[in-house]
Amino acid sequence: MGFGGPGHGKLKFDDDEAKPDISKALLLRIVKYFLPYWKQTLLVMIVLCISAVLGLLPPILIQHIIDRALPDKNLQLLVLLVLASLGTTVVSGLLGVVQNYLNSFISQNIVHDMKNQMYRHLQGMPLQFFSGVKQGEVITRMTSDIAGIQGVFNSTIVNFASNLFILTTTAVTLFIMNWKLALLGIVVVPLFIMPTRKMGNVRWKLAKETQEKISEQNQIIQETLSLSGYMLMKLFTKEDTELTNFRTVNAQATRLQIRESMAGRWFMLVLTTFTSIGPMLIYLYGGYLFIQGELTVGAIITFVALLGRLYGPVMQMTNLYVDVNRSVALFERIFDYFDMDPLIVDSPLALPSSAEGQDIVFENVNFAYQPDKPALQGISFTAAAGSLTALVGPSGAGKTTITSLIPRLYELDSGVIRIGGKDIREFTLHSLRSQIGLVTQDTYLFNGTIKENLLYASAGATEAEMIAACEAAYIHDFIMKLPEGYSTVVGNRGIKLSGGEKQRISIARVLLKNPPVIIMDEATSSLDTVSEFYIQQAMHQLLLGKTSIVIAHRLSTIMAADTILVVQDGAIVESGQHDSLLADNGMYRDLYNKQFQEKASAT
Ligand SMILES: Nc1ncnc2c1ncn2[C@@H]1O[C@H](COP(=O)(O)OP(=O)(O)OP(=O)(O)O)[C@@H](O)[C@H]1O
Repeated sequence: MGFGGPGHGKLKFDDDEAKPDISKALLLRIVKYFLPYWKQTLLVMIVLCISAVLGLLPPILIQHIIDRALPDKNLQLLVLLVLASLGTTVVSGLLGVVQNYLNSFISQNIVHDMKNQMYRHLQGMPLQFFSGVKQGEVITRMTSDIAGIQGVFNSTIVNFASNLFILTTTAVTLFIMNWKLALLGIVVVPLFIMPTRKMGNVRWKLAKETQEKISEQNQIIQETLSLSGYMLMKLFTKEDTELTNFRTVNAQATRLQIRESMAGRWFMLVLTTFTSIGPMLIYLYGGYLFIQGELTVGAIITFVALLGRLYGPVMQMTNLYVDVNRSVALFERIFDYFDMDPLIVDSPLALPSSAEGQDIVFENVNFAYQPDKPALQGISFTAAAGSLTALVGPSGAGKTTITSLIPRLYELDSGVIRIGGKDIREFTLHSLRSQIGLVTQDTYLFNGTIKENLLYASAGATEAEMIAACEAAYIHDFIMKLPEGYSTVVGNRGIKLSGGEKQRISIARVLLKNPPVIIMDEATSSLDTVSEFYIQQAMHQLLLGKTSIVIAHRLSTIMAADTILVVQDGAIVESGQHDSLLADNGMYRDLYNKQFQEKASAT
């Protein structure tokens, strides 16, 4: 199965209204997760079986109290029977504890295994996946969906086994005691099986609708109360719209939840009446048999008590298919993710290779994010080893796309990219990416200290190396002025730092990594002269002696470039050096006049 991605119709969360097809293959796949814990599962089954048998004892002991100990006025027997009843209860309780432990052990371990598998799998997903997937969906999948799996074991499997054992042991006992009475008690069972099934269907539908509303609600929260979403909402003064949205969805969710909890209350009333018909019949016919001298009082009481043990599991088991459907749907949602191919993986022939001092060559590269909408067409150029190649062009021309293809964040459709004559697909992904330093416009810093952010690039770097990198990136002095220096926490995504500072930290981070290839997207935001100066100095240090490809937004960069590539509509339309391109009177000249000249006067 291929990577479907959103829009390819592979993911099913939106139409999971439909009940899953429970195929043999799917069940086998689910069972696989339980296999490592088969011993514990077997133990749970044994415990459940013993508990079911033990549960029969108290009603039977009561029969003996009523029919033997009391009429015989036998105090010793009475005490013995009461103690036995007490003992059974205590042992049942202890078994319950053991079973609880085993349940948690099995279900939590399965959740643990699945989370690890999912995390590993998601790490391997291509960038397309993350840009296409709805906000918060990955987290939902990782947390609530997988966490739901533990409920599957507890509520579905254990419940089913427990009910089955209770049902069979009770039914057998009833038939042994008196088959005619047993038949009478069982005759009413279909009366409540049918409506229970119907009700189960209604509840299943309501539960689905509620679940959808709640995830819609979560999505609004995640989109509007995340850092960037919040800023968007504030800047576009959309608070009222979002509040109305939220209130509407919240009200719908509340209504559904109330309906869900009320569904079946009336029905339960009818059901209770039906379930009390059984005991009535037993009292009637059992009473008749008592009058005839064929049955004891104790037997009648025991019979009615056991009948309760029979009806409970029957009702629960008629709803079982709802639980099974829900559980299988949960597994399916998770498997949908597992089934997406990571797409970009090491080819079998890939070897760790060096990019040090090598040319980067694009040969007739074509690429499209979406079929039939080419983003790059016939891109060919050489970024000579140790040289600076500047990409310029209007917004949306394809500059970022070109740079994304080098570390294989996306896979090209045709053509080839070579480093040192070698197709980049022959590099292992690890060796390829570890030799490329990427400085993006939107610098990503995680919420930790400056030091932690810097060392993310090379965990083994010494304090002196870190400081040297920061000095080269012209950020050391700034960091030292902060109250906590390198231990300053940068805030969510580095919000506490200015754009220029963030980019310099990100330059320091790449300097620390010291890769032979640098890809940089210069910040477009205009900086004050001082920051501008620092950034330029930092860049100069960064690019020194490296093979660099820079999406240029500054005059100084294009002036310093060995080659300028002018990109338009996904193609390279001009290339050369500043002076000759300017003399050509073409696209570059236009662009220069529009984009760079005013900045030249500003700086
Ligand atoms: N993840 C994506 N999925 C689909 N289309 C995309 C994606 N990223 C970019 N595009 C499209 O590909 C084209 C090239 O985009 P790209 O980001 O490479 O342009 P750019 O020259 O870097 O622009 P800018 O200077 O504004 O960053 C654009 O039309 C853009 O809409």
